Amino acid sequence: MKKTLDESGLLRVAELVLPRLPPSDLAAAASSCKAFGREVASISSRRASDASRGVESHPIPFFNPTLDGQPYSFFLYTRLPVLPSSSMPLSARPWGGVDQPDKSRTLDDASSMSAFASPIAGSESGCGCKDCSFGGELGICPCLSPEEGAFLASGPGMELMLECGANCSCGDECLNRSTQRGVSVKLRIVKDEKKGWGLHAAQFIARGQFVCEYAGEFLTTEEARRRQRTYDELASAGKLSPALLVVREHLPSGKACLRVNIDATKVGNIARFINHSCDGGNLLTVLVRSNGSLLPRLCFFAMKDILDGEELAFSYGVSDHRRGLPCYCGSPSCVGRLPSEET
Ligand SMILES: C[S@@+](CC[C@H](N)C(=O)[O-])C[C@H]1O[C@@H](n2cnc3c(N)ncnc32)[C@H](O)[C@@H]1O
Repeated sequence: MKKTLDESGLLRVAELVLPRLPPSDLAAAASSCKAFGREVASISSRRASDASRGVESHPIPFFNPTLDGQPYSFFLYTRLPVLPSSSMPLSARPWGGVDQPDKSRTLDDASSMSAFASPIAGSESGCGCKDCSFGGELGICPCLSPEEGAFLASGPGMELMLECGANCSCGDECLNRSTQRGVSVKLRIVKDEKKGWGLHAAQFIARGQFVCEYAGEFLTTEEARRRQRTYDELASAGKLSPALLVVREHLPSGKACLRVNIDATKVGNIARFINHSCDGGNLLTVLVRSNGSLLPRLCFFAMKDILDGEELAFSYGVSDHRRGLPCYCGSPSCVGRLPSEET
């Protein structure tokens, strides 16, 4: 017997399917019937209200959508770095549906972080603290270095910090895990006519405070070079805002020893919206190593006091005034071009 869907059945199917669609497919669905149009409008408004899909401690909304009619930017959210093999197709993750936010809209942190969080076999380092919440015998967490908050210099433009990790017996509340609890400051994503989306403070952020991690796909250099070539072509045609970041951890001698490639273009967190400033901006980039994990993570700390409403920025690298896309950072030291990564 042939069955047909009544309107409520059709809407139920739409509620399940539409949150999985990218903006272009949503727009097509919206124009097909009025009921879908209303559902698509609700999904868009929920997506615009929180880029983090409810997984960070505060919602991180998009502002100024009227500039080009796009109320939000579409990407897959991950709180932590992931390996490319664990990235699911964007369409497989619902975003903006009616149900309560949950982690099914993001990558599974636990499985995606194995290379970053697993104890290294045979390594004996790691603290033996059982409870850091009361701050050890002297009232100071024994895991923190005597120069609390000080970063260990690691070469030009890059700082290094050591945190407790998988080899330690302390828990999430440990004071020496400040970058491992996600974004704790209030932020918003604001559209600029020339630079596109940018990340702004939505509260005062004190100098030295942890702001966010740069989460995305952790790539081999070969894969990073392959993607960079494609991104460069799309970016120069104005079709993409790439967010592939390359950082180098230096030996004290100044020679590069480790190249870290993090691509937040399709899978990332809100750090993918941080724009470049030729004067270095207001964020300090720090490579954080957790005790017992193989790979470092890239984290941002406030380089100075940051006021509510101020745009967050850092230097993507060294600019060359002869190449790269136009830079609109507006700083007095602006070179006029964005740094372009030499692959
Ligand atoms: C990591 S993304 C930053 C977020 C991006 N604005 C967006 O809309 O998604 C890097 C891209 O942002 C743009 N961008 C960043 N800083 C800029 C600047 N100072 N001037 C012009 N464009 C900038 C460039 O398109 C660059 O490739």
